[in-house]
Amino acid sequence: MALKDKVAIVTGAAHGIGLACAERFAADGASVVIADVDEEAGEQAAAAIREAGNEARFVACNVTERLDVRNLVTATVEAYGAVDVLINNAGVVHAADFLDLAEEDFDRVLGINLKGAFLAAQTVARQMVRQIEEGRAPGTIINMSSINSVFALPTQVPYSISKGGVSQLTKVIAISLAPYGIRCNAIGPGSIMTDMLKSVVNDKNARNTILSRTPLGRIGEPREIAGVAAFLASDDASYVTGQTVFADGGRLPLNYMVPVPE
Ligand SMILES: NC(=O)C1=CN([C@@H]2O[C@H](COP(=O)(O)OP(=O)(O)OC[C@H]3O[C@@H](n4cnc5c(N)ncnc54)[C@H](O)[C@@H]3O)[C@@H](O)[C@H]2O)C=CC1
Ligand SMILES: C[C@H](O)[C@@H]1OC(=O)[C@H](O)[C@@H]1O
Repeated sequence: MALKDKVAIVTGAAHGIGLACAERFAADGASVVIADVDEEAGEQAAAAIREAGNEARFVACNVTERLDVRNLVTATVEAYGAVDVLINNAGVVHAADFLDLAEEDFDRVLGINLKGAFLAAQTVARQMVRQIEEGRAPGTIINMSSINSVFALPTQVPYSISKGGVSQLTKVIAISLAPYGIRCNAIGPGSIMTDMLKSVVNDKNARNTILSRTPLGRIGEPREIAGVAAFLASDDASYVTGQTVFADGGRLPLNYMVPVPE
């Protein structure tokens, strides 16, 4: 199996895209640590993966808390001996017009989506460097960006900013860690059917607006993002670093529209 003997941490993996990544990585042979603030769902997710005959465990972790992140890495190494892959997936969205946006909402979204990704990447990278010095192969970091890293949504101001930052964070990490052979890439999903999407796309008009800009004509599934993550974590991506790989159905800029059948 492609990820046999690998150890992967997936943040925000109690639900949605992160859960799909955890399930896929475990099915591909990795030992997976599910890190999330939702302890009940996280434990359930890890148990379900184990019941399917694969290896997973849950560690409670708020990615905005450096001590939580340090504990996450320590617990992973104690359980499985190393960290080979980090998927920085934890994230939240907030919808408000620019003029109405509250400072605390700006700070909360940037704290989770961008600073949380930084804290986890830095902590894991320090562990990866130690592992390389001990003779283990270099690991890889995968950040969850978004189409909103390039297509700014005026109703999702901190979200759009945070994802633009995640793509830039990916580039600076890739350059910084290239001397160690550690690769860092991002995935830029389009609209993917998860609780997050449902929280902001809650009527037919909103859904049709998305579909009008999506040539493939449908909203994506979490497993379709997990497949991109599996590629980026594999040796097939050995010469790929610093990239944001978009998986968005061919998403078009705001001023392009495709007909949506009634
Ligand atoms: N659903 C979509 O259409 C798209 C999602 N994304 C990104 O994919 C990632 C996952 O999104 P979804 O699965 O849709 O969301 P989701 O809301 O279904 O799952 C997000 C998970 O992150 C966890 N989480 C939230 N704050 C956390 C924190 N401080 N520390 C640790 N875990 C935390 C939540 O408990 C939840 O399990 C996010 O980074 C999101 O921005 C990107 C593009 C499209
Ligand atoms: C919640 C967002 O609107 C969702 O997440 C993204 O990054 C895409 O823009 C989706 O629409």
